[in-house]
Amino acid sequence: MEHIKLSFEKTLNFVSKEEIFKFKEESQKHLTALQKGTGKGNDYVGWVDLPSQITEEELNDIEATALSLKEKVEVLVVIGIGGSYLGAKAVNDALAHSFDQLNTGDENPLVLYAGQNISEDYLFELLDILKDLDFGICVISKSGTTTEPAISFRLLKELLEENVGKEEARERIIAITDASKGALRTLAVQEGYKTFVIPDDVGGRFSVLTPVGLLPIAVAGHDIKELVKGAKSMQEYSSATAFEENPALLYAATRNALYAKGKGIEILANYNPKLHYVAEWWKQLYGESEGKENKGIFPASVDFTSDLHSMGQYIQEGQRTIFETVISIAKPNHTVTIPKDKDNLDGLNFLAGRRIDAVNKMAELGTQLAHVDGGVPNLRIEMPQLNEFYLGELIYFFEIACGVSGYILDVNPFDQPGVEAYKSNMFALLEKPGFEEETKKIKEKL
Ligand SMILES: O=P(O)(O)OC[C@H]1O[C@H](O)[C@H](O)[C@@H](O)[C@@H]1O
Repeated sequence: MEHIKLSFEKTLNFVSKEEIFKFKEESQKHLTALQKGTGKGNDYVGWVDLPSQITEEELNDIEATALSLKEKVEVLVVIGIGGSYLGAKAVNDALAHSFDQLNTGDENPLVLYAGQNISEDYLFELLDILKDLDFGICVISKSGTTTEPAISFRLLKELLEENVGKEEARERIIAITDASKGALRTLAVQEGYKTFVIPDDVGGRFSVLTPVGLLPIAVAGHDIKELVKGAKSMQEYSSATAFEENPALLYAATRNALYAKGKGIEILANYNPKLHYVAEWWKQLYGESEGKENKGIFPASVDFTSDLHSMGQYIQEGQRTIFETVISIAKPNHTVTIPKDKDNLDGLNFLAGRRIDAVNKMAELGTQLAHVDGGVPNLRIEMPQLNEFYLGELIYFFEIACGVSGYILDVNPFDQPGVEAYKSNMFALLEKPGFEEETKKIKEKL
């Protein structure tokens, strides 16, 4: 069985193997703490066993719900923010036809997203386009009280009820939320929506392998059983493999060794734009898990080769505080070769007959060598292929490494207290009832 691979050799000009391997015992101890639920934030480690715990019955229920939605709607709007949409968006974008929004012959509903911003123009245009379409809604919020999705849901629910009537709207709305708490649970019970539960011990950014990610992924037509199988394969592999060969432990150890050397920014790079949202998901995972107590590596991302023509200059010659982690896909899913041209004005006939991917791979290798020469350590994650199974492996790899890495940093990787600051300022500024004191104080600052 092939797994995703991690190589850290191109960091060894900057940290020694000993400096990485000094985390061996510690990282193994942290992995055990995650598995046994004995570390910091241990009431939020339900995700560790998710791939092996999720039952065939649960997966069948998600698939059946997806199927009944598919029969009714041409568009499914997933309403959620942060961990309540990034995992689904990451997997759906990675697996979808790049031009899915045009007519590509895909019989599955188009999945759109809302509630991930409060842009009036975005919502206007979404409502405008939906008014003439058969759509359904999957509203997702762990807390059930987040402002952004709640605003979008108000608007879309109203439109749907107007379009198809309250009864039919009820059949087209799925709510995914806490088992008992929060406004969304209350509303779902009141309206009689089909619901799925986000387990108490799984935080939003670790929830892609719950119905939060799985339902929208199934609606888009992807194989959630394969995705879970891949995650399970990585769960088993990372728990059974010695540190020296263990990609998740080595990733956690290497990034902490680099951080100790002043490399405070990690850039996740890809050479396939389908992975753009995998990086967005990864940024929330690592940013919210590690960025606290004035500590943590800042997670950034780039899409190569596009961004080599914009951010490439900085990476090559800017402040030497960065390291890169490149996700490389070994084998593309399609074949395109470069044609011969009789005039050869662009001078590219030497490439005629060769695969586009061969050029992409040399761009990747050339960039890695240039960046290492320029002072940027490089880690490399190789996925054998871009499919459900290896995305499942990648997701679990990043999650488990994140837990271990957070513990090495000695923070609680499973809370996000800092996110509240903007929310309370926003409510104070909007004069929300109950915020009178905060409103008074904030107005003095303006
Ligand atoms: O699922 P929800 O409760 O609506 O939360 C959605 C997101 O917003 C919060 O403010 C947190 O910072 C995120 O960790 C979370 O994923």
